[in-house]
Order: sequence, then structure tokens, then C-alpha cells
Amino acid sequence: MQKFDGGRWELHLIQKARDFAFTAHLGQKRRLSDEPYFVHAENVARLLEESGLSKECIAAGYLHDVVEDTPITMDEITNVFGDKVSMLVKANTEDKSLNWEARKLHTINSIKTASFEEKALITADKLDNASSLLKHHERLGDEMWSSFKRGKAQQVWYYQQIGEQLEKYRKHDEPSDLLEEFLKVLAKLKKLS
Ligand SMILES: Nc1nc2c(ncn2[C@@H]2O[C@H](COP(=O)(O)OP(=O)(O)O)[C@@H](OP(=O)(O)OP(=O)(O)O)[C@H]2O)c(=O)[nH]1
Repeated sequence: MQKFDGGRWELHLIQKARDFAFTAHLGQKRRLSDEPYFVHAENVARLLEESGLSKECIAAGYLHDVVEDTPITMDEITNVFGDKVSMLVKANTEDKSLNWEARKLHTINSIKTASFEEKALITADKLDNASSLLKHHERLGDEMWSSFKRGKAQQVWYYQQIGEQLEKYRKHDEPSDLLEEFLKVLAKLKKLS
């Protein structure tokens, strides 16, 4: 984080988001390993940082799952981190009262009108999740898919749809490094199926 030398506020926002997410996810584990859930939030924030995204987007990377997966509310995120971070988190938060198909279709369809930063957050999130699937498939094989609400075909369909929409709606002047990385992982994921 040292490379953010634009003032103490930048360090402060990102550090505050990191601490907040660490505490919110405390005790939660990822499904395919014993890793703390926070590791995923940290990976997403790191991908965004390496891609040169704004401090608000990096902060949202840390916070992207706290409303979906912990008792923290959107209002709390707005109060603590402000409107920009809050809108980015909201764009990446599913409505858990809906079924799997409705939630995933909503995310797929949201890409059409998403801002560049919203798309970057979705891409970093799905890149880390898809990389996790590839990594753990080596160890667990197809048994891995039973950890999720839908099996291999639907999971691969979901990532494929996300990739297609991200490609379709990328504006010509938007950086493509994260998307290219995601598409590489997606190609490997499809070979598993
Ligand atoms: N690949 C992978 N995913 C894991 C792991 N542990 C938890 N997950 C989460 O599982 C979610 C997908 O699980 P599903 O059973 O298909 O669906 P659901 O939780 O959304 O209902 C992903 O959420 P998502 O909504 O697609 O993304 P996110 O925004 O929650 O990160 C991902 O974050 C893991 O070890 N590996």
C-alpha cells in the first residue's frame, strides 16, 4: 500500500476498509479450504490495486462481500466509507432473498450498464473465485462442485456468461488486463467440464 503517496486519507480509507472487512469476516472460512474468508477479500483488493484502480474501488474490493455474507448493512457501509465505496459494494451485492438463478442472472445483466469500476470489481471477484476453483479441482476433483448450490454445468455457465458480458460491454478505452486474466482462467475452467 506504500505506493499510495497522495496523502494520509488514501492510506486511511484502504486501511480502514481492510480492518473493517477483516473483523466482519472473522470466523468465516472459504468453502474449498480452511482459509479465512478474508483471504478472498484481500485477493480481490490486491488485484484491483495491481490494476491501478482508485482507492475507493480497492476499499470496495475489501468490502464487497460484507453486506452479502455478514450482518453489516449497506447503510453502515455508506456511513463509514461514503457514497462512492457504498455504490461499488452495492453493485457487487446479491439479494440473498432471491433464488440462485435470479441472483446470478441479475449479476450477468447488471454488466450492461455498469461503470468501469463496477465491472473491474466484478472481474476481480470472479477471477479470484474461478482461480480458486481451478486450484482446488486439482486436489478435490469433481467432488469440489458439491460445495456449491449448483453443480459444474451451471457454475461454468455462470462464469461463461459473466466473461461474455464483460467482453461485450468493455469500452475500447477501458483497460483489459483483469478481463484478459479472467478469460484465461475461464478457458481452463471450461476444459474441466
Ligand atoms: N470459488 C470459490 N468460491 C467460494 C469459496 N468459498 C466461498 N465461495 C463463494 O461461493 C459463491 C458461489 O456459491 P454458490 O453456492 O454457487 O452460490 P451462492 O453462495 O451465491 O448462493 C461465490 O459467491 P459469488 O456471489 O459468486 O461471489 P462473491 O461476490 O460472493 O465472492 C463465492 O464467493 C471457495 O473456496 N471457492
